[in-house]
Amino acid sequence: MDNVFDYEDIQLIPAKCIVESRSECDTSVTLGGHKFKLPVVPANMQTIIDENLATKLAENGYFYIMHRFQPETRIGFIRDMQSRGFIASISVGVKEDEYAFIEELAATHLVPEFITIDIAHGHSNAVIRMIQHIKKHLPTSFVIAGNVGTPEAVRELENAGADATKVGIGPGKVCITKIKTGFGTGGWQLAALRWCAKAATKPIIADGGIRTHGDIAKSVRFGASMVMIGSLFAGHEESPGETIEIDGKVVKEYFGSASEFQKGERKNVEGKKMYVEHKGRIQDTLIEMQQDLQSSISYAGGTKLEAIRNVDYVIVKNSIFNGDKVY
Ligand SMILES: NC(=O)C1=CN([C@@H]2O[C@H](COP(=O)(O)OP(=O)(O)OC[C@H]3O[C@@H](n4cnc5c(N)ncnc54)[C@H](OP(=O)(O)O)[C@@H]3O)[C@@H](O)[C@H]2O)C=CC1
Ligand SMILES: Nc1nc2c(ncn2[C@@H]2O[C@H](COP(=O)(O)O)[C@@H](O)[C@H]2O)c(=O)[nH]1
Repeated sequence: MDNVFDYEDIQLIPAKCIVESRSECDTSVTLGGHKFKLPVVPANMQTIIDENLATKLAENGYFYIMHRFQPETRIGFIRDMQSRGFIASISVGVKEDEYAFIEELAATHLVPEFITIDIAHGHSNAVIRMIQHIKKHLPTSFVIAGNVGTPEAVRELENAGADATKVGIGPGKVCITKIKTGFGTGGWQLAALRWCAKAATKPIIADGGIRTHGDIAKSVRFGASMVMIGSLFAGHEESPGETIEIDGKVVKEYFGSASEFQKGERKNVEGKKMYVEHKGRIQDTLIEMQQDLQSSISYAGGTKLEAIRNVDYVIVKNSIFNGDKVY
């Protein structure tokens, strides 16, 4: 790896505008044969998404991935979503029970449109075996596999049958993997995305480290088809995390999927909990994200997301915020 950089080190270079209004710019994306309003998906974490929010997102044309931490609810969830004409998009792990779960889905002809294999170290035989198991029993489900951080991993998971890979080991806001293990893409997630995207022949989902809406455009520039976001979606009215008051301020909890709060025990903990300011309705954030991305497309000199992929960029090491706070 030669050029190592992260989101805050990059500025995209504007090209001549070809629209009269930013509203002409189209932020939609197609994944797995389905069209979504934004190339953005809330993280499949217990304090970020639940059944209610998943339904709301699906109803309004956004992609969602339900988390895997209440495994017994998944069959009812798939039935419910599909009976309402929505896509069913669920997560699985790689432990023994998950094999039986996939077989049960196949036996009952319950076929989720999207299945995400969600483990910390996705470049593993455990994930390869699970991809093959899903493809054997549910060949029409679109399989997203991760997380990974190298081109070798992307190639191996794609070769095993994954329809998309998810890139990001340790850049998350509530992640402590980088501190506890010394490994990951934390601090160079954007460069890792570019490295992986060069090897990929199928879509990549960039996962973790998004701190501003501009980072979505940067992810698209460096090869992401979709961006998974936790912290920016935490703290909304609809977010499942607990709401409390600290020093007169209303805040909501956001904890890592590998934190003791998720696991219920202090074993192999690689995540922490934080409180984020209450942010109001998620729909307002999604609209603002869309407007900002429309603006990004206009600066890229196009009318569609693809225009962003071709823009030039500069590396401005640690200086784009001029010492300012992000917001
Ligand atoms: N994107 C990221 O950077 C990270 C995300 N996470 C999130 O935390 C959650 C829990 O992840 P995870 O612990 O994988 O899930 P699980 O607890 O379901 O573990 C999955 C399986 O993989 C094994 N495993 C986990 N980590 C490793 C490793 N480093 N090397 C070898 N085997 C391993 C586990 O065994 P055993 O526990 O006995 O080792 C278990 O058998 C997920 O939602 C994941 O997305 C966690 C860390 C990093
Ligand atoms: N290392 C850990 N990573 C985690 C954990 N729980 C979730 N995650 C990852 O973070 C992103 C969200 O990142 P954000 O910067 O947008 O907040 C999420 O999608 C997971 O990949 C964890 O406990 N440890």
